[in-house]
Amino acid sequence: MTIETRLAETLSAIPDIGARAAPPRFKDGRASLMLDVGGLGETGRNALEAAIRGALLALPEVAEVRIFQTAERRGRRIIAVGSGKGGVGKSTVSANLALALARQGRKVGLVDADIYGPSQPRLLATEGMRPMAKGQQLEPVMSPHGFPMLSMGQLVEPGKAIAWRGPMAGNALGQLIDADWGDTEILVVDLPPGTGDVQLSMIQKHKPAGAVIISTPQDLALIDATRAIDLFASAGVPIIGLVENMSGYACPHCGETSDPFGSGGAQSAAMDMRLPFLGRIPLAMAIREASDAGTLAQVAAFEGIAAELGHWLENKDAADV
Ligand SMILES: Nc1ncnc2c1ncn2[C@@H]1O[C@H](COP(=O)(O)OP(=O)(O)OP(=O)(O)O)[C@@H](O)[C@H]1O
Repeated sequence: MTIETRLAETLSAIPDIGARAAPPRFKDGRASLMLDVGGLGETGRNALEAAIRGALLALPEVAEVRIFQTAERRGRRIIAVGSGKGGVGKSTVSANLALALARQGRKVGLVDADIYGPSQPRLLATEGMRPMAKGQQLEPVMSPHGFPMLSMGQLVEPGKAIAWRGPMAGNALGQLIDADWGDTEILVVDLPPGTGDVQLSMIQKHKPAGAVIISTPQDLALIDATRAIDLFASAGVPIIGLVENMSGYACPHCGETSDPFGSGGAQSAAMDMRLPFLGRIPLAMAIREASDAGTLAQVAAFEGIAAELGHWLENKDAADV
């Protein structure tokens, strides 16, 4: 058993610790960990910290314990999914990414902020499910995929389009993001396509921890993706990386792979811009059919991108310690 495992086991035996402590790190006799003290008073914080310190110092390898209390910093993290233009598969990727993160064991929720065409209720098979209000707060709807979601589409009468203006859209999004998400750690936010004022004010107001940009391999889509990257950069939001969607088409009949939109364009654009490339997703009939049916197609590519995103989050956690 590694020392890290023993540290984690020792921690888990402490009463009231719940999920408050991140897995400790260990180096040169020093154990360090982040402790979420949100909701605890000073006495509770001190008691918990003393209990952790005592338990870890009882291990012979541990000479020093560093505890970082993180009530403010380790809040829920927003991962924004954006694209320079519509129709590149931003909603499809958001939904599948949320599912893959949930399968990694992360507590994830999804917000559909796409005011122009909210498609998550269909993708996540929650059409017709209206969120309830608990006091001033909305209660997210539980999707059959095992994670909660809320959509702009659920704030209006079904079938009724609404011409959202900037401030209205901003308020509506605020209601979705500030809903009662419980212990959700990661909120994947499917942003409206494009790079206008609505998107900018959403980003500025809700400060995502990072952004994932979706593009198809075409030059024009890539130029639009660059605009989306600039938009996030102007708001100080780090780009987690670029995803190339609809990359290569495997014919279900003859098996031959072709590239209707070209291929590899987003990867080389990412390299040019010194941005991480998170992966490519093939143009696949199964993905479109599963999206229409609300079943989500778990193609391996989504798992790979979620794993990259998981690493990014872990590195960010480590950097915050
Ligand atoms: N990799 C893929 N393979 C096959 N079909 C796909 C793929 N990605 C997306 N699609 C299909 O393309 C269409 C557009 O996708 P989606 O709605 O996710 O795009 P979007 O960027 O969110 O668009 P909008 O901005 O208009 O909401 C959908 O019918 C979806 O099922």
